[in-house]
Amino acid sequence: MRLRLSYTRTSLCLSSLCHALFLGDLYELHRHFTTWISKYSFFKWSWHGHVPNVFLFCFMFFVVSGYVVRLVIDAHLLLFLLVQFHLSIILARYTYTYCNTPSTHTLVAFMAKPVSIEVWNPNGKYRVVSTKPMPGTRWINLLIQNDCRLEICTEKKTILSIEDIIALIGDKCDGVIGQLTEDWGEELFSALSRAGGKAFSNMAVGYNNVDVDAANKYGVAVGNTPGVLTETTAELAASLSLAAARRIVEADEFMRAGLYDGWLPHLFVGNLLKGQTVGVIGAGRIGSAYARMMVEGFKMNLIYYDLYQATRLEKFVTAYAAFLKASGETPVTWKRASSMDEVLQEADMISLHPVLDKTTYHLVNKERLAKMKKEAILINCSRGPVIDEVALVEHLKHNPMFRVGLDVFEDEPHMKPGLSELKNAIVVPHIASASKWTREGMATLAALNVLGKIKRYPVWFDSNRVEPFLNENSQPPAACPSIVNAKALGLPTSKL
Ligand SMILES: NC(=O)C1=CN([C@@H]2O[C@H](COP(=O)(O)OP(=O)(O)OC[C@H]3O[C@@H](n4cnc5c(N)ncnc54)[C@H](O)[C@@H]3O)[C@@H](O)[C@H]2O)C=CC1
Ligand SMILES: O=C(O)C(=O)CO
Repeated sequence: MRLRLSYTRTSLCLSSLCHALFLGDLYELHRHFTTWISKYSFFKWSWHGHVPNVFLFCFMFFVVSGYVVRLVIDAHLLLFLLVQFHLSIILARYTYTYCNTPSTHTLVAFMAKPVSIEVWNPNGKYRVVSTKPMPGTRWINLLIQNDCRLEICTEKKTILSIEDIIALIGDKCDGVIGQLTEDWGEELFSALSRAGGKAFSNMAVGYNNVDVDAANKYGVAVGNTPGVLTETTAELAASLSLAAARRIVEADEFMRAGLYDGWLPHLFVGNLLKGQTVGVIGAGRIGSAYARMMVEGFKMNLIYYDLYQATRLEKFVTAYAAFLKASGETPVTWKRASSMDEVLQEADMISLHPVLDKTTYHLVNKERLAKMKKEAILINCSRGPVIDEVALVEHLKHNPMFRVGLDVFEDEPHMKPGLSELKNAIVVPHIASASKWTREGMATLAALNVLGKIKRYPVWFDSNRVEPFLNENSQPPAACPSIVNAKALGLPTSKL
């Protein structure tokens, strides 16, 4: 009798725990755990954000069946439950990995926690989902004036999980506007495609969070938002450059701590930029804009490295040098480096602006840091993984005169251990594109990418010239501003 009671208690406890896991806050712990574990490629194939849902469903099922079996067997129940536990893991894995069927997805969507939304134009013909509220109202108006029912996720959670987004997509969805923090791959594109959607846009120019091959597989167009953030991002890179060169953050902390007791010849001595060399790695839209600011604003010489020649930038610096010479000033110079190492060795200040892909992952590593000048300044407003952050922390510790300005981090939103304690590092939370005009423009471009695809508009002929879409006083062109996989999908280009 006593034995039977203890079995009953055990199974009760397990089933309650299971329910709590499934329904309550412990579910969140599970989510964090699987997000963390899915970073490791070995687990990626099976341990996915959805697995805990399916797993918990199976677990509950087996625990409940355990009660039934207990009535019959009445012994070794604990052992039985343990076996069930293992079986449920296996079942969950195989259900998701090998039975990647609509019914599993329906189950996943059904079991995901509901996400809160705000609905605009409920009777619109096309259903468009935005995974976040975005700045401004123009993007909302453009969508609802074009017969879209717009659903904006208002969930108080900075980063949505894959199951949250699958739940948002639901059974019918024509297009999604997503964020750079979301992992847009096979699961999400297949869910969108099943819901009838063929349009997705990142609210960002960088799209390293998007698996474009997966989007191609499901025929989904992937939009991004180039051009509108070029100057804003370059300005933040320039701000970090100045802040690092002149030790502004350290000096501000010093003042606030009440430590200033009078002018001193050595107090917060930094670097003069004029006449020094600025190095740009990735001289595309933003890199070139930053280079122009530093050359024209501070009369720095330029050395850059890019896979392609930055002809317009070279012409600009040449013309500016001629102007300075004609005014009796020392002309600035420019050089296109034949290797990245040449930039690292020669420049006093280096700013990183490449895309993040396989070729730029850990572009700046321990060996390359060692090649830089001891008092150099390194700025990163591209993507965190372009720098090996662990190596950077070590380098900063051993080279107190070396300084960095970072807007992005390898494990965003986290910083590698030790970074936040270092005085020679300035860190800001991925705000390089955060000006009102830019963020509203990004929202507009992202919405127009999705709308344009839904309306079967052609793709704009030059994604570097998106100004016509941003003019608030006129109707935007009937085109998708920027679709990165237009060629792969064979989408027509606008002749406008
Ligand atoms: N921190 C922030 O808030 C922001 C970050 N970004 C990041 O900046 C990146 C660049 O944006 P844009 O200038 O608009 O793009 P872009 O495409 O105009 O410029 C990227 C440049 O990187 C070069 N590049 C690619 N691989 C390279 C390599 N292995 N070595 C050297 N150069 C290489 C390309 O040739 C190109 O010129 C985005 O992809 C995004 O990740 C963009 C906006 C805001
Ligand atoms: O557009 C991007 O790539 C961003 O990082 C936005 O800040």
